[in-house]
Amino acid sequence: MEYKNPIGVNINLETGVIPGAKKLVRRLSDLKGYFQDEEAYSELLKDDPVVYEVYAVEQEESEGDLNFATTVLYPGKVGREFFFTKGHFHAKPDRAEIYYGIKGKGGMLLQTPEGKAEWIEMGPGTVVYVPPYWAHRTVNTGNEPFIFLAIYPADAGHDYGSIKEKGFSKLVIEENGEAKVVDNPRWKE
Ligand SMILES: O=P(O)(O)OC[C@H]1O[C@](O)(CO)[C@@H](O)[C@@H]1O
Ligand SMILES: [Fe+2]
Repeated sequence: MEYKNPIGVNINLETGVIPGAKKLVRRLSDLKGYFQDEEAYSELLKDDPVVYEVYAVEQEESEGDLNFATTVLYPGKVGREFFFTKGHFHAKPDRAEIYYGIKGKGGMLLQTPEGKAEWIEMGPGTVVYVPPYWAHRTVNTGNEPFIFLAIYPADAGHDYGSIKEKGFSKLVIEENGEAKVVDNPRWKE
């Protein structure tokens, strides 16, 4: 039997960087069609800001193994909608996931395949359990980077399709300086 080597790394709790991890950058242009306000999107696209960065330590796809990744989700808005991650179901939809809040302020939108949504506020120290079958998207509702760790099965995979097409049934917007979760007017089951 060949055994894999254990890994121990220190996450930089200020920057979210995991030394030696694979870095992925998602700019606003990677999120075309995701935000409601298309005019505000086009305007902001001139600068094409980085919306989030992921530092991932991933294994080859195999049952029983685990991946982990930090995400640095920058503060910002497109119109009234706060910056968010794309959001996804798992390609193996019954795979669960754990998130842990490190820095900043935000939350997670979760949604069943039928469109039932839940919002969970997150800050440093918050643990979120994402049950099997729930899509998940994180949102930065603060003024500084929102940094968190995700731990997920190595064979979970990402299914971006239906979220990209239909979005979530709820939106997280700013209203009078506060984050508010409202119905998505464009949502259709
Ligand atoms: O994959 P998305 O929806 O862009 O969100 C990024 C974050 O979610 C994960 O895919 C884990 O669910 C990580 O790679 C990363 O932490
Ligand atoms: Fe996930």
